[in-house]
Amino acid sequence: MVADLNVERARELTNGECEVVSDANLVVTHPDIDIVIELIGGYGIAKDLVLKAIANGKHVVTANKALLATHGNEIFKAAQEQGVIVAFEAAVAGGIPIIKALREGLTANRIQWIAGIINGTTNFILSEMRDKGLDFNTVLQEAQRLGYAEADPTFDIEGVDAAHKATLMASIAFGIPVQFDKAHIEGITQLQATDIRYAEQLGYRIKLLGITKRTPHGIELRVHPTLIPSRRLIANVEGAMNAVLVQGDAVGATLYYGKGAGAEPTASAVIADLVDITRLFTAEPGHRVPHLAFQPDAMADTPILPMSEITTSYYLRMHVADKLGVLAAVTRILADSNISIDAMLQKEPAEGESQTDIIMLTHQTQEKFVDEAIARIEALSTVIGKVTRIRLEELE
Ligand SMILES: NC(=O)C1=CN([C@@H]2O[C@H](COP(=O)(O)OP(=O)(O)OC[C@H]3O[C@@H](n4cnc5c(N)ncnc54)[C@H](OP(=O)(O)O)[C@@H]3O)[C@@H](O)[C@H]2O)C=CC1
Ligand SMILES: N[C@@H](CCO)C(=O)O
Repeated sequence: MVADLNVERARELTNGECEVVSDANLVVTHPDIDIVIELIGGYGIAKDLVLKAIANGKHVVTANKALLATHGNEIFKAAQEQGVIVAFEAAVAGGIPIIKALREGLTANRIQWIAGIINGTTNFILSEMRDKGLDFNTVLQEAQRLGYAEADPTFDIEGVDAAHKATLMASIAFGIPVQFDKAHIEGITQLQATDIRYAEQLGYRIKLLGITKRTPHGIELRVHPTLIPSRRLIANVEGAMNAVLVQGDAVGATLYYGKGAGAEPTASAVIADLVDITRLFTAEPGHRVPHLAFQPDAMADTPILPMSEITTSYYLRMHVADKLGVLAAVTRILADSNISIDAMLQKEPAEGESQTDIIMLTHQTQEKFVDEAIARIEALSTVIGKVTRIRLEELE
């Protein structure tokens, strides 16, 4: 049985092979239906339907990362109590079986970190802007036409969709409850073409990465534009393709690459879940792989770290007056904050100009030290406007 608001279109697509209704409640309460597939999206009606399906003893397949990242704890708890499965392979990285890899293939490992290009729309936008010099809005419209973008594309471009996916991966990798509200989220709307060019000159590409990392003090969970060395495989993932790099203590680094958006890659993951549930149907609930890889009573309360406590490297661009002593003043501030410089680029001022850009790459440091240093640099009379800061990951 299929439910769609547009009954005519659904009848055409299903070619008369199954019953089509407009009220999805008929599906989730139907006594002959064992597995409900939710592909509506959002957290309104989709949440009601998923919870109703579970309450009616049905297994659920969903591609809805927004729903699981925000209401996952409630949904997985309800499923656990009912002894049913909620499968969500399509929710992270589209057609790439990353949930299966994290929950099962890498089970022997203590995962150390995950870094992924997990939003096809933004990767498509960044690639087309860099390669074809197209403007942001033109490429976004094309991504919408191709079916990559979410119903609300701000979720894509502001990094929210990637944060939904990173949140789910963090829970599976580190055995923590779903905590989307603690994720740090920055999208690509503030990214400037100048920084993409400078990054290239320094041997880096800028990608929107979803990162989650285990540290001795807690877990980092963040989405933001990130410089990564151009020579890394993941730096060369272009268009709507996704890639997830996972660092495990036993296996080392493994990279998962494939189509992260679009109808058929998503359907590939949905059908895989459907087959999985069918195979597990008769297994005792206690013998199934837990939803978030860890048994509910073995979940950890490891905190998600605030951004001030994360450790990474930085790209800093400052627009300065071309005067004696500017560079010395900036490097002194960085040294005072114990921030060591890894590389630097200073441009000649353009003909007739008295201002120029200084670009610095730092070694790893804590974000709070960089915040302090940036505030002091911006207060210098020779520094014009705000310092642009983009995080940098070597992904070694
Ligand atoms: N697009 C992609 O590449 C991917 C999408 N996803 C996820 O899959 C889900 C669906 O995404 P997508 O297909 O792009 O979204 P769309 O908005 O294109 O499709 C949603 C469908 O649900 C139908 N619908 C809406 N409300 C109801 C309702 N009350 N009862 C029955 N049907 C309803 C809509 O009908 P109508 O058109 O008539 O309004 C539409 O056909 C989302 O959770 C998304 O995040 C996951 C991975 C990849
Ligand atoms: N809007 C999402 C769809 C796949 O989850 C993307 O662009 O990656």
